[in-house]
Amino acid sequence: MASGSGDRKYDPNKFRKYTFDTEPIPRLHCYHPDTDRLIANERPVVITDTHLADTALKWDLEYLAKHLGSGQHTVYRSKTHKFKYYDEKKIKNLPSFTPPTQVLRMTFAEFLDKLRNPGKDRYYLQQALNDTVGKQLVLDYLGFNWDYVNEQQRKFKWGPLTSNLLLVGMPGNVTPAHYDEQQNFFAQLRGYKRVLLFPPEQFGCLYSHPIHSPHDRQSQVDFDAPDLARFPRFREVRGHKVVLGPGDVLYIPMYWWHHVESLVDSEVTVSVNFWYKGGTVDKIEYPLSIQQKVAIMRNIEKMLLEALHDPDQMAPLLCDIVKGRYD
Ligand SMILES: CC[C@@H](CC(=O)C(=O)O)C(=O)O
Ligand SMILES: [Zn+2]
Repeated sequence: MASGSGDRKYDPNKFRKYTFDTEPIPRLHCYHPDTDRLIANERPVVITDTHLADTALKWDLEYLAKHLGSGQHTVYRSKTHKFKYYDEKKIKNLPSFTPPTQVLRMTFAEFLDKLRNPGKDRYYLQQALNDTVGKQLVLDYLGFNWDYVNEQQRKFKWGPLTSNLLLVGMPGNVTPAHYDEQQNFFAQLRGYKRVLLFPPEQFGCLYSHPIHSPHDRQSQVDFDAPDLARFPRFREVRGHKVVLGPGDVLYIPMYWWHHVESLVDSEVTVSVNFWYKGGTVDKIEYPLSIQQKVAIMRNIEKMLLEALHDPDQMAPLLCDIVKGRYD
């Protein structure tokens, strides 16, 4: 199955326009020598002809309704096109927090009803594949190209596969910019998604929420209406862009920011990702990588917060450390 190249059917004008420039992400055959080089250097690449999830290319709504099983699935409901992730366990840290979406649990049949009659709301099924799925789906899952992806995991010394998230989204749904602390092979199965990526070096331009926030790892910047007074360095972002079609696999490196959008006025999109724990380094080498620096920044923020027990004391203390001494 040609991976998302030949018969690509989408109107590029149907993706939302943003204020920053973007450059394309390389699209390379899985056996191209540069593919491994890019992954080894933790740079995004669309990998073609992996056949990674070819057995799932038939996962349209009818098939999923038949074989996803009668289990309950996590479905987010939003009043807007945005589905900004939040960690429910951290809501207690921020009493003023207002969840931007509702987390619902429903069967796939109920989800289909919502898709047919969404009213003013939008819905996004985001469910880790688990043992509640039907037998046929298990067979499809076992039919993934595990030789390929296990070889990648070994070659790049990644940690264990933690989950495969099944994503079934309405046209126009957006997952706003965030980074994950896992390596990710993102397989597009049905419909088209545009992914905008920003390297971890742009951490200072994307203003992630404080670490105690339920929106930890998510950008505070609303890409539809960026507040440049609050987030002036957002002017400096330079994105990488790719439109994924059925059969495409995008490597989203750990700590790379990504904003994911299902093509508007089009079909429901279906994707499945492969999240892997990052690998461990045998020996620390200097200068440290940007990924190591982001991990250190997160640890410093966590430690300081635990010591101070008060988020309001963070800024004055950090400013006293930096201002006039390191800047
Ligand atoms: C989790 C939702 C998102 C994908 C993503 O952020 C990831 O796989 O890390 C998307 O496809 O809307
Ligand atoms: Zn993500």
